[in-house]
Amino acid sequence: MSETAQSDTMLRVEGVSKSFGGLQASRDISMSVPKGKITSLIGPNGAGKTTLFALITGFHKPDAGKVSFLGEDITGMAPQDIAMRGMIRTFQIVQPFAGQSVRENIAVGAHLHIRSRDAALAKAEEVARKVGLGDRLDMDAAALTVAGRKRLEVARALATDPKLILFDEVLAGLNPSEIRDVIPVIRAIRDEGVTILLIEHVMQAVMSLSEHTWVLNQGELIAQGPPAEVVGDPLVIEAYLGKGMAERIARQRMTAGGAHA
Ligand SMILES: Nc1ncnc2c1ncn2[C@@H]1O[C@H](COP(=O)(O)OP(=O)(O)OP(=O)(O)O)[C@@H](O)[C@H]1O
Repeated sequence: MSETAQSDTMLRVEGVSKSFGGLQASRDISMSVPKGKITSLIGPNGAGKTTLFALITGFHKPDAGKVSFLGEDITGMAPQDIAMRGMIRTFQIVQPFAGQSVRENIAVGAHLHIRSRDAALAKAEEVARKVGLGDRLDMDAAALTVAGRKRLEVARALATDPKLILFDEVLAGLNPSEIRDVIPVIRAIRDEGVTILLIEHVMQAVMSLSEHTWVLNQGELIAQGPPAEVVGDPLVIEAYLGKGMAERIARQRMTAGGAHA
């Protein structure tokens, strides 16, 4: 690997495996995330996406393999230590601290680096504006809608001043117009220089946001490449729709093409 290629890589996963009892949730996974880009991780339910996030961010310890962040081996480090280095993840289920305002909830993230309460609250306000929560700062966070809670989760992560954010399904549970509103927020975070790795089931978002996608199925990486190419990969189609589907779809296309000829 050349030095340039090495320094363009923010995150590198090499041969990572993890089992829970008899179930192998991650099997010899190797992947990388380039600096300054949005990369996506897709795969059917139970493929092992969230487990991989947990292995990368220190919430699980790999049975084998190595995770490097900005060239440093972080395998087995605690989540807090990884967050201090600039890598933060979000969670699928957002649990705001009830009885606390949106501002105070976001300030929790800011406290990773900022000790002063006033400075952390000021940082929270700045971040809230970026994610579209600027008008809800004084609201009880527990009263936020699903879409508001998702923005809160993004804001809390952003308030830690990360270099890399791992978004775990930030668009899940949102309606199409809410999704359309959040996509530019994610893009703006990348434009400010934060690298992003996202798990997403909303393919419209995967296609429009990410340049490169990795596909997991049953704990294994089965494909990678530009999203538009990956969705046509027979292995990916079969992972989502079942065995034999790729061939059936191809046959239907040929028949439809023939009918139009
Ligand atoms: N702590 C755990 N203990 C036991 N099994 C687990 C644990 N965490 C995950 N698993 C199992 O590992 C497999 C992968 O789960 P994971 O949540 O990583 O998949 P996923 O791709 O994120 O799924 P989804 O898209 O539904 O969120 C599943 O079979 C799950 O039941």
